[in-house]
Amino acid sequence: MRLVYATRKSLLALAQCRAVIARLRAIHPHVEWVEEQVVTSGDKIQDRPLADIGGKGLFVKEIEERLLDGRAQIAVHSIKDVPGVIPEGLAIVCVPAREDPRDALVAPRHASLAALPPGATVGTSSLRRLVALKNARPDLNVVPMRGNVDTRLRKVDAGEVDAIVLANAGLIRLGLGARVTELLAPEVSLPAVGQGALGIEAHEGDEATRALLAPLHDPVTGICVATERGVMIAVEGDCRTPIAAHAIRTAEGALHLRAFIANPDGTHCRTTERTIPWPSSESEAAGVGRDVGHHLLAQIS
Ligand SMILES: NCc1[nH]cc(CCC(=O)O)c1CC(=O)O
Repeated sequence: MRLVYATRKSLLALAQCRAVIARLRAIHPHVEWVEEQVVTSGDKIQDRPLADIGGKGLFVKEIEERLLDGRAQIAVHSIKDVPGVIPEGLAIVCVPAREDPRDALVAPRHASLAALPPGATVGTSSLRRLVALKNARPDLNVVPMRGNVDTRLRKVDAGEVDAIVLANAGLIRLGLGARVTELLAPEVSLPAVGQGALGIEAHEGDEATRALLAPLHDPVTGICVATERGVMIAVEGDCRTPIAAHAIRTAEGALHLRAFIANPDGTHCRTTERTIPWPSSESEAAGVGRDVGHHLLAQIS
């Protein structure tokens, strides 16, 4: 059996999909795993904010085309980059155990967020991170910065900005965990929907592929990610609306969800928390998330 996996070419995309494929290869040594690298429009257009060019879906569009026309059978995504609505016929069929979901401050010449000098510049194009930074430190000068993780690290090292904020999960997967200056608590910067988790996309009805992937699925992460994505779907996943959601399974076995939205310029924001019995399915979890998302939307508009 031959199975083609489509991936973006960024260092992070390659590192994370190859780590997944290495696990699959160990479980299924008889399968021939073939890598197909794809340049997405999100990768091609680097000079404009994502919200202006069509949103994060641009990182998955060309990959999904390969799944749909059969040139590839699976794709490993950062679930954070996958829009709420997935093309007809495709599905996220496997969600492996989550890496640390927190945001990380990388400030090579400073000790912490609190220790940045007044008016320090922080590079991020994420509205969610901008609102979190401004809440913690209204004096900071937040400047737009896109680009892959490695590009952004080069810019902060070169002194273009004093600090950047990245997902800790991406740094860990790149072997760059030592670059973190400070991990930001969810109370300071609530993680993006799905941050730190991967999602493997395939044809919904491709039972053979689903069976191959099943050993990697982590049901707890699956429920948490479904809940968070429910919040995003309720808020329409408009990338001009800063949104964050983070779900965990508590020590008592309950689902705890914290969610946040702001208006597009970040001047009004709302956070809410809910603890409920552990959902019995991902669709039930998604319903909980949508409910919280609608509730937040009603408060902000
Ligand atoms: N938007 C790009 C992106 N998509 C996923 C990750 C990190 C890995 C993850 O969240 O799983 C990143 C980089 C970042 O936010 O620093």
